[in-house]
Amino acid sequence: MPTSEYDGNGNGLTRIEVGDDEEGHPTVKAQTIDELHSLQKKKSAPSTPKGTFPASNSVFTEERNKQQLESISASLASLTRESGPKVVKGDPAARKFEGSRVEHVPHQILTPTIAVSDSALKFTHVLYNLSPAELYEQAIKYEKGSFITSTGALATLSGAKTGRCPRDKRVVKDDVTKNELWWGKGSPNIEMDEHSFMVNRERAVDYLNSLDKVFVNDQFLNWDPENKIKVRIVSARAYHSLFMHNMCIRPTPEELENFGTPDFTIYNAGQFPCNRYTHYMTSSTSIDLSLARKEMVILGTQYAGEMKKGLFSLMHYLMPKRQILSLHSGCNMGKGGDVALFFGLSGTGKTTLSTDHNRYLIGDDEHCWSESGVSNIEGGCYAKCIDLSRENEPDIWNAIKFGTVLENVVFDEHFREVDYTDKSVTENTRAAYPIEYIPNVKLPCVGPHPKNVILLACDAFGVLPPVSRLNLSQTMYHFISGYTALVAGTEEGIEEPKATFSACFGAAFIMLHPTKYAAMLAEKMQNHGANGWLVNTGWSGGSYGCGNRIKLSYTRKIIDAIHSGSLLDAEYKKTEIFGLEIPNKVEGVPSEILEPENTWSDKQAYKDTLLKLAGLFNKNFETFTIGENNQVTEEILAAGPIIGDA
Ligand SMILES: Nc1ncnc2c1ncn2[C@@H]1O[C@H](COP(=O)(O)OP(=O)(O)OP(=O)(O)O)[C@@H](O)[C@H]1O
Ligand SMILES: O=C([O-])CC(=O)C(=O)O
Ligand SMILES: [Ca+2]
Ligand SMILES: [Mn+2]
Repeated sequence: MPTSEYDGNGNGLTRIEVGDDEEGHPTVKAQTIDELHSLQKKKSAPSTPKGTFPASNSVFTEERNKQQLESISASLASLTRESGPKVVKGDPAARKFEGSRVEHVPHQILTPTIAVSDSALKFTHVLYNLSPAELYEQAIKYEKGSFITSTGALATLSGAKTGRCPRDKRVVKDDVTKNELWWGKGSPNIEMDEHSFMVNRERAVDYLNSLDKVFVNDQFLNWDPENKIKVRIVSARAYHSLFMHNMCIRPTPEELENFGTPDFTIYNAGQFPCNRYTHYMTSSTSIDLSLARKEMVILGTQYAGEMKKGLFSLMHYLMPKRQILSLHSGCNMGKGGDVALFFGLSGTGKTTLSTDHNRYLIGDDEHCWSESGVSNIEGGCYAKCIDLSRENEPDIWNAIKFGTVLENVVFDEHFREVDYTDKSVTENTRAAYPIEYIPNVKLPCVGPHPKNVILLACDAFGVLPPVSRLNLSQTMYHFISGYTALVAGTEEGIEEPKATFSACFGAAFIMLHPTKYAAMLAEKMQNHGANGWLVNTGWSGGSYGCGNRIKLSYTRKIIDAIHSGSLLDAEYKKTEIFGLEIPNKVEGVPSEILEPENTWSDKQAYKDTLLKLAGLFNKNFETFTIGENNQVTEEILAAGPIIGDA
């Protein structure tokens, strides 16, 4: 092609030719813009996993695709109308490339019945296991409040709800579950009947089918290959799909091809409320679990944590049936193979302390302990972001990059730099990232039997020691109690700390009576010689308002001493009332803070606060010792605080 702008005749512009130019510079091989765009994308597997896609026989692929669509159609079927919706794979917006190489409406399922309702005339477009990049585009194009932050994370808003709604979590009570599950006082399982579940299910399915498109994720739970659970998540938002992509275990292309029928399905219609006229409904939110149908329905909340913790509830039912203990705990492993579990309620430090640069991360929140050791249930982590700093939590800081979902954070509108101190949307800001984003992850996320069981409590009363050694009965007592005390509201002046007791450090997720899990934990700890510890990650030097939260660097030193075994060599002294054994020294921690009384200037206030907390512990424990729920041994009872007559 001539270098001159003009053609050989000296007038007019040269025409762009297709193919190589005369100097061998390649030019575009397209006749139209659409065609050009169609060249941009190479064909790939309709899934996200890493690794190479096996060359498969196209007839088989066609057949598998058909089966996959039939399965999705069955998932989305109304149970009262025609057999299932017409589903097609792919973004409806991609239709505009008609005639080009871009695949549009590649496969579809047509319901064979005669359409008797308008909903049967419509296609449901399914965006199946999209990649993070595709989900980013969907979120940014279609979901208000979705932005790319300066480090590449996807900032999203979860809507009106920025935390879970435990009072709206219902479980179908039927002939089986009425005997199997924990019901009544203290139980998280609020009952509903099967019919009401079906009403909500139909509402969710109709809502989802009324949309232009839905997202479907097929993924796994549990890294233990023998106890892997296949889950399908049907949702309306790219935010939800990317969140679950990060949080559940991502299938390989081969695993996805052979996925088959899921063991459990979530219908997340969170933008749509439940119907207040439906029996049992007490608000416009309902998160409903049917163990018989192996389904969960979400109406009236877009907070993605409901899906994560809904599946965790399911595991708290399924695993104990197989003699496997499910745990609300973080888990990591030292270079020498020593495993530690970190139990604790929300905000006590499971994610922060299990993410330890000197140890391998197995998981930050949900685990199983079976005969063969521990396994993570999830494929990702869910970290609190409030006041996050690079200095204190470098590995979590660095994990907030492309692919990570950042919920409800505030950022600079131009540079998109996140201000982690900003609580304008909520204090519960969160980052959800795939576990491989932590550099020293243990893959696969399994490990041997734990050596240390660390119970975390954020004691805003400031009376529990920063660390104490527990015997087995004390470990059980504190496990069943599940204590923490966070500060209720941090904005308006100083507020009283509020004690929270949540059995097994996760009453919101357990399905059976707490003593069932406690008995399993005791047996496992005894069989494998695990040591119990209570670590206060909360206040020191006074209650909230007076004292300060224990420095994270001190807590890390305490945890280091537990891991290394050096803390076992310290001298111990028993405290009054709680009878906790506290060490005289921990390397790197000022010895005077190890005994809380030392750090309080007002000794009487310390004593009063200690007695007050002991009273709250005792009162809470009555739930487990009185009436038909009395399944606690004398030994465990005696391991609680003893308030003398003085
Ligand atoms: N001494 C301390 N030990 C642990 N965490 C601390 C300490 N001081 C402050 N923190 C902060 O407390 C928070 C602990 O939150 P983390 O995400 O670890 O909670 P979690 O137990 O994983 O809860 P959830 O189950 O809700 O995810 C973090 O924001 C951390 O920075
Ligand atoms: O579920 C959530 O929203 C966060 C979490 O991990 C918990 O509360 O334990
Ligand atoms: Ca966490
Ligand atoms: Mn949690």
